[in-house]
Amino acid sequence: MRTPGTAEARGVTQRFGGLTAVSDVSFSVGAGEIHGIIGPNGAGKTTLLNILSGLQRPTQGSVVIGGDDVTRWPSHKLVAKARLVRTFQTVRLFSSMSVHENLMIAARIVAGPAEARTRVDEALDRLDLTALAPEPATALSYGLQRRVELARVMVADPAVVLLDEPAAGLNPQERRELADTLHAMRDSGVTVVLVEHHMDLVHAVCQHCTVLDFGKVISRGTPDEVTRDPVVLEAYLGGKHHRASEVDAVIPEDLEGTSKP
Ligand SMILES: Nc1ncnc2c1ncn2[C@@H]1O[C@H](COP(=O)(O)OP(=O)(O)OP(=O)(O)O)[C@@H](O)[C@H]1O
Repeated sequence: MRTPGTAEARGVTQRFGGLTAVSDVSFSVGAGEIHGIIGPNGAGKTTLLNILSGLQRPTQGSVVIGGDDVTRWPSHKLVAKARLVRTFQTVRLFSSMSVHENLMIAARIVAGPAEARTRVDEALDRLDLTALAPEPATALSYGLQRRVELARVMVADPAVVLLDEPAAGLNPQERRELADTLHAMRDSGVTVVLVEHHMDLVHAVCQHCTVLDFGKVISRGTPDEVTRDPVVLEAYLGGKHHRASEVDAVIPEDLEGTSKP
């Protein structure tokens, strides 16, 4: 049955030689929900997004978007037919183009010239970028470039958006603005799968989370539930294998100092 905007991983496994980066991961995101994928460095989050967005074929398991099994669909078909769009950990804007041109390139993939212009103008307006439309995109501050990326996502009129660490490099004020933008996306019916280390953002926007460690699902629930789960705390705080530097980025303030070694 077709169910627009839903996103599901069913028993997804990804092996790279002897390494199992993602191990039998299943989760399901309802239409118009923001679902967090969290976990320590190397847990398999980006690999999972690569599989969901058609960049990587899983060794086992399937991906179902809007009720369609899209496991073998190439990325361009996912964009055109499932209306699934993603961003990457690093900002990927065309450096020789203006903000407006960057958005037009994305809009023209899915719309004719007139409709593309309308969509670009709407996205610029929604993200408060209209005044910056003629500016060279990569001359903007990092936070604004991230916002241009989100505008570029919106011009595709997506049903499902996959975001890989959109708050990386943003200051607290910019993260609050990002939370507002994600709320607006959700309110317009867009489904979001959010890979993120910044737990303030996860707490602000996600209804549910799936927590990965060493490729496996170790916890699921609301942001409050998973950050209180002893198994999750052990994965972040007790692990000898994870970098100490990531602990500050991920542990919410109310847990800081409780059991940090
Ligand atoms: N193409 C690849 N070939 C071999 N190993 C890979 C490949 N891609 C990822 N890995 C390994 O798979 C594991 C999961 O990596 P992945 O990037 O998905 O983790 P992550 O949770 O996104 O980490 P981070 O939070 O640091 O971005 C890591 O051990 C990584 O080294």
